[in-house]
Amino acid sequence: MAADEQASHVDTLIHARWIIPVVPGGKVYENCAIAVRDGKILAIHPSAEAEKRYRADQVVHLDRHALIPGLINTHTHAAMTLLRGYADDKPLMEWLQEHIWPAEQKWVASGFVADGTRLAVAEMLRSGTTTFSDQYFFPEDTAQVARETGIRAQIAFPVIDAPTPWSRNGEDALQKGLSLRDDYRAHDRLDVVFAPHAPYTVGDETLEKIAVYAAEAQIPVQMHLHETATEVQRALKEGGERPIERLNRLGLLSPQTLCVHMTSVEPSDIELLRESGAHVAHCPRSNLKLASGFCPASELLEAGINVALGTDGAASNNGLDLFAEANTAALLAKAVSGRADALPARQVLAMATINGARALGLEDKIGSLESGKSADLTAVDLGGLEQQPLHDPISQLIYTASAHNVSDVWVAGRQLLAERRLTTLNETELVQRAQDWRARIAGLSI
Ligand SMILES: CSC[C@H]1O[C@@H](n2cnc3c(O)ncnc32)[C@H](O)[C@@H]1O
Ligand SMILES: [Zn+2]
Repeated sequence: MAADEQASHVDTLIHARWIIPVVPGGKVYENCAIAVRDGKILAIHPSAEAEKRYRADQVVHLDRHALIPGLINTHTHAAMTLLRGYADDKPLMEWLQEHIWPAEQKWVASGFVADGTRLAVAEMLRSGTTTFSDQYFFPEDTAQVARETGIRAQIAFPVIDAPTPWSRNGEDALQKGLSLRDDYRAHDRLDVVFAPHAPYTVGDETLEKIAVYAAEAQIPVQMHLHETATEVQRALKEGGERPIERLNRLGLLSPQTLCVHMTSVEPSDIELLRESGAHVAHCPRSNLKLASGFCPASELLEAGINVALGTDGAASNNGLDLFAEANTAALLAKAVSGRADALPARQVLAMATINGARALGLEDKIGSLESGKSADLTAVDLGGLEQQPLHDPISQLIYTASAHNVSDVWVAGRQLLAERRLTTLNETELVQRAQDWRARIAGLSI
């Protein structure tokens, strides 16, 4: 830039040792800066040049950090943080039917969801997650917490053809959910989508209705699908078709559909996913803990299917840390396929970022560091002893880093984590509330 040219104004200029934009070609910028204006990414330039080009209200120096797109958790039940460790070491159906559903029947109400979601948002921000897609009762409370705290959220309202703590039946859930969708129609950080819970809790009529709404208004749909071999076998025995075949027959498999879990996958299932353009949320830690099975993530990606990452709820994980999820996904793929090159680090980083954005229908807005996209950013400190020596920052992010290395987080240009301190949440209060809930649930007086 010539000396007489005027520097232009930006809100924030962030200098980082590495900037990893997660774009095709896999470029990594070294000693560059990212300029943020009006919540959006303006440009990335070498640091020295950026200093001349921009006059910034705030300048941040991340000398030993990697700056990456904010991580995207494509499937969780945020409020279930309050049931973390409540029922461990059980298989899915025993865990749900004998422990989780009775506890939800007793405790889940508006206050539980607001408190549990606040705790979850704090944990997600402190582990570098800037967007989560949430499926839980009282989604209006989840939305309110996301509004207050500044995180980005996709609120996937739950539809079950039975009474739940939030809805009388499937139709009631649909009406409440659609009305919530209207409330957030113009919101920049929130969108409201369908979450029929699972093939074994939602009937054909309701699924067909959702398929029609979703197709008409291009609304994303997410659903637990093929979570266990038992689910698939039971569906075959009772209805003569695999759950994914049923979704296809009902018109529910499309590029707006996110199939959560997808263990017990056969070649015909892969063909249906590929043909329909549906996405998969891989939740390896929950699948491992509940002994649910393995999603063949590497095989699906090779077939051209978009696979993203989800933690599932903290009651089956038992955390919401996408760095742990990414590490587990990489290692599990190698173990299951017998191939050390299955899910290399770069591919897993894409699963946690751009693939997640694609799976949620938000690729135009988030998932990579490109001009015009929202400034949803995560800074990871790679300067510590456990990270040395550093040959490759992406290898370090997937195989060595953990939530504790996340230092700073921005969503839409607003800093929500600064040097590991939450800017919109009070940690002491969150811990106290969580302890109060544990006492209440354990039957102790508080
Ligand atoms: C309809 S709100 C969400 C509903 O789903 C339950 N849930 C949590 N984890 C899982 C899972 O892995 N598979 C199926 N259902 C799950 C949660 O407890 C709520 O009841
Ligand atoms: Zn789930």
